Amino acid sequence: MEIPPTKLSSFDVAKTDAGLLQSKELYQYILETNVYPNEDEVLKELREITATQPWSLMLCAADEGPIMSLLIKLINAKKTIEIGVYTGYSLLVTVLALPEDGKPKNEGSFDYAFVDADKDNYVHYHERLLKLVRVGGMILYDNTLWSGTVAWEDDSTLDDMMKEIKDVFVDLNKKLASDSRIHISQLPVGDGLTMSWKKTMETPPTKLSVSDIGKSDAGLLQSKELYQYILETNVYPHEAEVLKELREITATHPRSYMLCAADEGPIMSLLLKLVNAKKTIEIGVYTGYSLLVTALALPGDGKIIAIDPDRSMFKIGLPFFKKAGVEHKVEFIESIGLPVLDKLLEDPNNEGSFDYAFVDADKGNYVNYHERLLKLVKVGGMILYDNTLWSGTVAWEDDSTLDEHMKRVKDVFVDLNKKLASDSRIQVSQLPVGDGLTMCMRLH
Ligand SMILES: C[S@@+](CC[C@H](N)C(=O)[O-])C[C@H]1O[C@@H](n2cnc3c(N)ncnc32)[C@H](O)[C@@H]1O
Repeated sequence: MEIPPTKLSSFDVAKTDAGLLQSKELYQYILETNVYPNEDEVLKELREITATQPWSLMLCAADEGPIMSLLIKLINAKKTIEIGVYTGYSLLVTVLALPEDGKPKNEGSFDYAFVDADKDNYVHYHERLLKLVRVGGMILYDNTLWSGTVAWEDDSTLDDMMKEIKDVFVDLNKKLASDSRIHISQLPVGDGLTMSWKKTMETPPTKLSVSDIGKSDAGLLQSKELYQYILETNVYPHEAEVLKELREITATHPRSYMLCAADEGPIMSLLLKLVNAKKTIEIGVYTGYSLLVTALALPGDGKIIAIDPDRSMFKIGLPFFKKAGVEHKVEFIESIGLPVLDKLLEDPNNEGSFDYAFVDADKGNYVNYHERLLKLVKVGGMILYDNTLWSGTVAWEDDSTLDEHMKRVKDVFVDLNKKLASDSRIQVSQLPVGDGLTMCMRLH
């Protein structure tokens, strides 16, 4: 008979069927809709062979593959480092994403590093990698949410090794969050993936205030404590003061559920900078939180065409754009989205001229926006769709508890997610941040 463990060890806690998410169905949905269909055959074979090994729990989670591959391509990485190879799944992801002439050289010139090794040395790797990686390069750390235990107050059920490593990550996450040499985005993919991007100049981080805490639920994650942990460690300390003010004012509005989730801000801002975006489109503005994230990330001569049929809501946000000195970057068009995109497409100069688009509007039209945006965005440019995991309901078999609207929109996203995953014109990475954010890079 199997004797249940008295203490939780890595074998018990790591790699649950649900990853860091609210249910194993949601995690499987992401894997089956987005990860496995686009996984290279050799990666699949390596994953399956590794799964038969006794230490297979060390295997990098498959849902980390698409975001790593996308990043490597976005920064045109050629020279990379990996610490912690095991059977080589993440290394093979990297090799497959690198161009033919990508190979290692010396200090200051690496584009990308991935660390998935001895956890207590991450902090030492960080110092050295910051020297080896170029400004604008990326350093990724794996397992940084340590099965979600980093957010546990009571860790008496963990064995000593789990506890020790939990403390290592709690400490590391704090250090990374307050390291002014990097921008970070902490993603709840796999066992927690922290992406840090080396900055040009040192800027002091803004202060964390406890009263900043907005959403009190768990987002798409396994617990509200884990979601709060990510917000408090990684999101709020770097949120610009004007964004914080706009978020707080919007939270008092009766329809504040429409506000873009704060944990989407860092990844959007990071992407905008990685693709050197200047010309962008946003569909669905509301009071302007995601628009302000974009305006702050763009250079001084950056432009955003912002479309929403309801200007009255944007009036709430406008003073914050003025305060931040970024109002000139926004061209607000009071309209529904499709006719504006069609009008833009009448001018051939607009084709392939946009670097980035964010869609957070009428869900039933995402599929129509997609066709138009694929013409407007350049090859290598990004299109982001919000709410694509629709509170996790996309993975529900039984949706009888949903009202008609929720059901209808769930079906819209189930359909859209399938279409995006099999669309050969884009490379997709679906992230369980906010209510689900799908990032698509135009390939040709
Ligand atoms: C979820 S909110 C956007 C939230 C916003 N991105 C933020 O950061 O808070 C959705 C917005 O889409 C707008 N909308 C609804 N139908 C639309 C359409 N057909 N075209 C463009 N915008 C639309 C609504 O007026 C609303 O302001």
